[in-house]
Amino acid sequence: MSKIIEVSGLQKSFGELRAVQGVDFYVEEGSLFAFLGPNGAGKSTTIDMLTTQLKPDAGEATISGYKLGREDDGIRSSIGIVFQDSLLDPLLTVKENLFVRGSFYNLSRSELKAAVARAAATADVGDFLNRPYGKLSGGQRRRADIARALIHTPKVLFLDEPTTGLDPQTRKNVWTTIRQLQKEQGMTIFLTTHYMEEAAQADYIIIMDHGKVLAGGTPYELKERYATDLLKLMPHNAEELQAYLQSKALDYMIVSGVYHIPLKQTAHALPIVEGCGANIAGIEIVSGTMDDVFLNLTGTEVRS
Ligand SMILES: Nc1ncnc2c1ncn2[C@@H]1O[C@H](COP(=O)(O)OP(=O)(O)OP(=O)(O)O)[C@@H](O)[C@H]1O
Repeated sequence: MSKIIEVSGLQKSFGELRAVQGVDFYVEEGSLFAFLGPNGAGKSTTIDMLTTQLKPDAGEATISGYKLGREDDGIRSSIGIVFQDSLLDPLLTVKENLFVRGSFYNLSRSELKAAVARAAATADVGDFLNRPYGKLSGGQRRRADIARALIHTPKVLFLDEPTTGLDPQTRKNVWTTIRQLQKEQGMTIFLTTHYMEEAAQADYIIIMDHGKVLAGGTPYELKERYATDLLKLMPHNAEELQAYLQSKALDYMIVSGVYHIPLKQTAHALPIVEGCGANIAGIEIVSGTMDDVFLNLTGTEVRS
């Protein structure tokens, strides 16, 4: 796969505050890439720079083959952006808003109509196309925002916290639309989110804090590196189990008679279980989660 975004040494300060302190990463074409970090980590500032809205102090980036700072028009033509705060007019209908947006792109009347119809179908806004944007529910607004960003069929779609503030069912629906854009249209999706269960579905995750990249990897790699699985054993004979664990120099905690043994890798449970043999009355393996990864790296719980 080719790299559709490449970023090196990107920096931005606001006065004394070093919001982004030399960030390096790349995004593979067609992937779903998630940016995670606590509030104020520098995620939006990074997105604002990559989408040409904010000038970096230093560093370089190439997006869809265009150099940031030198070929910004090219970048703008190949990206779509869904902002945290909508840009649509609350008094206009969704359709009118899409036509207004589409008129920025020098399209003929028939091309414009086709572009609006395609974006509306992709973002699934057909049911409320003729309703004023200001009268829509939170989830419908998000879909309309996504439709707006799709009018010029971008190669990369940036979404800054696309599902924040939505109820769980609506979040799921919006998320499904985002996944379809990636899977069915091959669009590269670059998003920030505070929801771990969403990040866990990304192809690649970067975790950022205090303007720096703390870690990057697939959800599986991050969990292997920064979260521990837990083997829970209920013995028939506690003394025997304790003696066995001590003989193997294994750490454990006893919680209500159940032995909790942290595992670096899930597979490490196998020899322990085998070694305990018939002494096992009950067994459970609890996998490390993205929440554990986030907590271990940033020292804070993610904001929900
Ligand atoms: N225009 C600005 N002027 C001054 N400070 C700013 C500006 N934009 C961002 N900051 C500061 O830069 C830091 C990084 O902010 P940024 O919005 O990039 O974080 P974030 O990771 O997107 O946070 P959130 O999850 O809350 O959106 C914060 O301390 C923020 O207050």
